[in-house]
Amino acid sequence: MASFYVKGGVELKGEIVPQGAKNEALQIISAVLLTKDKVTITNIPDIVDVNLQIELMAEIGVKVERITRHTCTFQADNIDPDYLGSEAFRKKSARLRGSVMIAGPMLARFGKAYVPKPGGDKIGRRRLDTHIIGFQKLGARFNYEDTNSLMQLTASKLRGAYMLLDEPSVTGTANIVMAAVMAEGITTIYNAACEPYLQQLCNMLNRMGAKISGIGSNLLTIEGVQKLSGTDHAMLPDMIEVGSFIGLAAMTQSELTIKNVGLSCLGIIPEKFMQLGIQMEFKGDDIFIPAQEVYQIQTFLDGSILTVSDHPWPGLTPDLLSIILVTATQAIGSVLIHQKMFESRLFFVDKLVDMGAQIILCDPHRATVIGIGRKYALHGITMSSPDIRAGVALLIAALSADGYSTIQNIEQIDRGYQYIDTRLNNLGADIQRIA
Ligand SMILES: CC(=O)N[C@H]1[C@@H](OP(=O)(O)OP(=O)(O)OC[C@H]2O[C@@H](n3ccc(=O)[nH]c3=O)[C@H](O)[C@@H]2O)O[C@H](CO)[C@@H](O)[C@@H]1O
Ligand SMILES: C=C(OP(=O)(O)O)C(=O)O
Repeated sequence: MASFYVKGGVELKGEIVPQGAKNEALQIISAVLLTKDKVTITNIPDIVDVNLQIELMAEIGVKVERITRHTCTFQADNIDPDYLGSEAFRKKSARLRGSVMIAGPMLARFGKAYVPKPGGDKIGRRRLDTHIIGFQKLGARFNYEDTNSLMQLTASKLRGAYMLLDEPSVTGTANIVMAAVMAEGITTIYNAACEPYLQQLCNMLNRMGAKISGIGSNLLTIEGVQKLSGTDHAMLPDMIEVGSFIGLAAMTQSELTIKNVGLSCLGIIPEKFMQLGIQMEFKGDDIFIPAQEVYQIQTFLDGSILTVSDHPWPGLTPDLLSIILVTATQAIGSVLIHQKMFESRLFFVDKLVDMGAQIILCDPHRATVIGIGRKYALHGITMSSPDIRAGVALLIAALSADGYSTIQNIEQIDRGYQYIDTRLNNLGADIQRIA
């Protein structure tokens, strides 16, 4: 297990460019399985989860050419569908969530798919019902092999259907869309997830020859086509990284410019940080955050305590709540953080409490942060990173704290943040990676 040894209380300064989006990359790389033609993908983040997804592609038989760490070509012209039933596929799939999105394209193209239990953050129950019910609505048969926890799907032909999703699952919608693009007839998906990464996926599929309309809404209509061809695709900037850097700037009282943020695709994210009192200026596609000694959490119009909660897009992504929570610890004022989607994502607050933060964990879904400005600084401790976002929240806390901190299990952070120590050290941080 590797660690970060972090010197706190250092002011950062400069410009930082967000990586390509992790959660978009996992969808887009899965979609290369839908065509025999070459697909070129750029702005790929060089992070553990995405690299594992690329390795999975190669193992299934996709010809992968890694032109640079951020540009890759894929050609799925000689695929082994049975590889998905293998022990090797099962093991690697269990290391990331994105592996679940291999099923939709495999079902579309080869009429069979195995869905092993995917990995990803251990942040509560993460059911796959939406995926499986969607595939069944398209005509797939489902079988669960208890002995190796493998879900098996087969279909001699997929047929378009109307479906009202139980919940707007992000990976579920991506999976069903990819299964439906070559189904016979029309598929209508209501209550679809519609975040920018899904829009990117649908636009990419349309460039490959799919006929998807309603992109950006929660009602997608897909007219099945016979085949798809190759395309080029560039990933958006990672909106969770953008949010993380806003929180980092505020917590460390640093002046930072976040370059090329893809402002039009950030939705409500900047506004949520502004509600914490963080100032920012939008300069073209950059966000400039001035060094701010104090920031004051707003109240609602009636004077009541602010609540920040997650919601499917265009609401606030749950992936930023840990960052917003840590950022609030150094603000003036109080905020209730309500993590509605995941039940085990707030448990990392005990580490912040150990560092001196004033937080009441009300229940597994809610925490009240009492920001007392910088009256008492956080102090460095040794802690372990439970998941990607909590890991970065702890890193931000450590960077703003008095003294030194050790963050263990940084493999979690590496799953989602590219060269984070090097990039932050370039801004003046003092983070040592200890293997
Ligand atoms: C690889 C990837 O893209 N991962 C993201 C994806 O995961 P993923 O696609 O796995 O997440 P889902 O959208 O399926 O759902 C997340 C959780 O929220 C619950 N839920 C979902 C929708 C809803 O309206 N109500 C509700 O309670 C689900 O039951 C589940 O427990 O989307 C999540 C929600 O944005 C993000 O945290 C993950 O980073
Ligand atoms: C929860 C996340 O990732 P995953 O779905 O890959 O576990 C995340 O990116 O915050």
